[in-house]
Amino acid sequence: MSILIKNAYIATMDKDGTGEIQNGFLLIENNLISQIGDNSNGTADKIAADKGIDKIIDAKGAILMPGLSNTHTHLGMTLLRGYADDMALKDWLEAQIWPAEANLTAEDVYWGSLLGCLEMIRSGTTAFCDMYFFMDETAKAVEKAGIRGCLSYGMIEFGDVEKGNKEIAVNEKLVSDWQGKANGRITTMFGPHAPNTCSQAFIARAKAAAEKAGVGVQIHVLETEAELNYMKENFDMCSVHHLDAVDFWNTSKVPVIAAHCVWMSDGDIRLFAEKGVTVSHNPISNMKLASGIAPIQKMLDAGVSVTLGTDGCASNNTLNMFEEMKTAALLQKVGTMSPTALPAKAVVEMATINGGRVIDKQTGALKVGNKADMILVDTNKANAAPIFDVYSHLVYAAAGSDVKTMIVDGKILMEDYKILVLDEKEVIEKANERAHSLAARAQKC
Ligand SMILES: CSC[C@H]1O[C@@H](n2cnc3c(O)ncnc32)[C@H](O)[C@@H]1O
Ligand SMILES: [Zn+2]
Repeated sequence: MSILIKNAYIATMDKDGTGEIQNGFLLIENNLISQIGDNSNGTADKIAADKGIDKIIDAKGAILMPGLSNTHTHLGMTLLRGYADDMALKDWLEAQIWPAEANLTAEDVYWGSLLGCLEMIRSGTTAFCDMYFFMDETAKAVEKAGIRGCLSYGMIEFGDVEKGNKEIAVNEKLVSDWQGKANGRITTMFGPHAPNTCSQAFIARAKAAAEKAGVGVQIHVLETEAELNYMKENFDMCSVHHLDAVDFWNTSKVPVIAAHCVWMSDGDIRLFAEKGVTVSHNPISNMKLASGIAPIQKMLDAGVSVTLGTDGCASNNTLNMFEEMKTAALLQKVGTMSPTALPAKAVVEMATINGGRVIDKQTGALKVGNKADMILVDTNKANAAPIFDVYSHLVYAAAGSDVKTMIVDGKILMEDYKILVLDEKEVIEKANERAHSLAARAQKC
């Protein structure tokens, strides 16, 4: 299958190569980008005349860019959108979310995950990194929806060795069943939940299991001041140093993603930069749960690779990365009281190249040899006139609903706003049904 996109304004996000192309073309052959360049001399039409192209997309009036990568989600939790709002993390988890999750079934997670995939396709996210329960169901949803997912089983052991053994076995099975499936769109990681819900020994075991399997690991870390205080009281050090003592942050063998990182000290930031840890910044969830403001500009200045995530739908309450980009930029400015903090282009890099490469090294930028994961953002819209700077537009003015076309792994998932891979009505109906049934089982209503 070959797809030729022509007449697009291309934001390649390729840090080492081409930046933006005013009137560009891009050729996809099978699942890879095979050519990209300037189209002002009609190169695209010459290619079309020379080669038998299966599909030509005229992208006049649209921005062609890499798909967005959401590096921290709990996709099955999409069913719990709006289930419990306006609470602090500990109370929210213990009084509302965990009791509801105790009633989750595989079918709930399947439809919740499909709903999440649908929302991500509609708002420009081509890849995500997940941690949750019943992950076979999320994998099936990803397989069906056509997007890219890096899946981990969320493990909580609270120091119980027996429970820990079972948790590791479940995550190992996920890795052996799904790693590389769906033509490599599905990859896996290990997901120890957090330093205050898992023992140091268990987290070290999870890391060793990840290294043995050759897959990455992701964890929540320093999300709240309560976590920082708990770690100091119990271990006399913060979560970052507590895990450094077992070499958890060593990324020489596999990638490590740390979600949230709100309460990081300057020393923690230096350590993450030295070790090559990838941070997933979740500004909306951090604001909604009043967890705090992560020192993102400091992390970038120190050379940390920072990416963007939404967190689950119960603490956001969407999976919309355009909202996340705008919030990230605004929050850093108000947090540092500096309007130059986190400029627009840096935010788009976080959501594309930085996030993409931790999920799959061949994604995140539009360049020859990379996998064909990309979106077209419609600029024939009132909120898109005028555009002086493409990154300013994408971060401050564009909306998720401006995404008109999505291609993942060389396959068109949405074209001109029409979803081609899922029955949208069915997914919404089933997810609503499962959500209300779950709430009834959890005696919410
Ligand atoms: C063990 S699977 C994931 C687990 O994490 C819970 N969760 C959702 N959002 C957050 C968050 O912001 N911080 C910590 N834990 C979170 C989710 O409900 C699952 O129980
Ligand atoms: Zn989370």
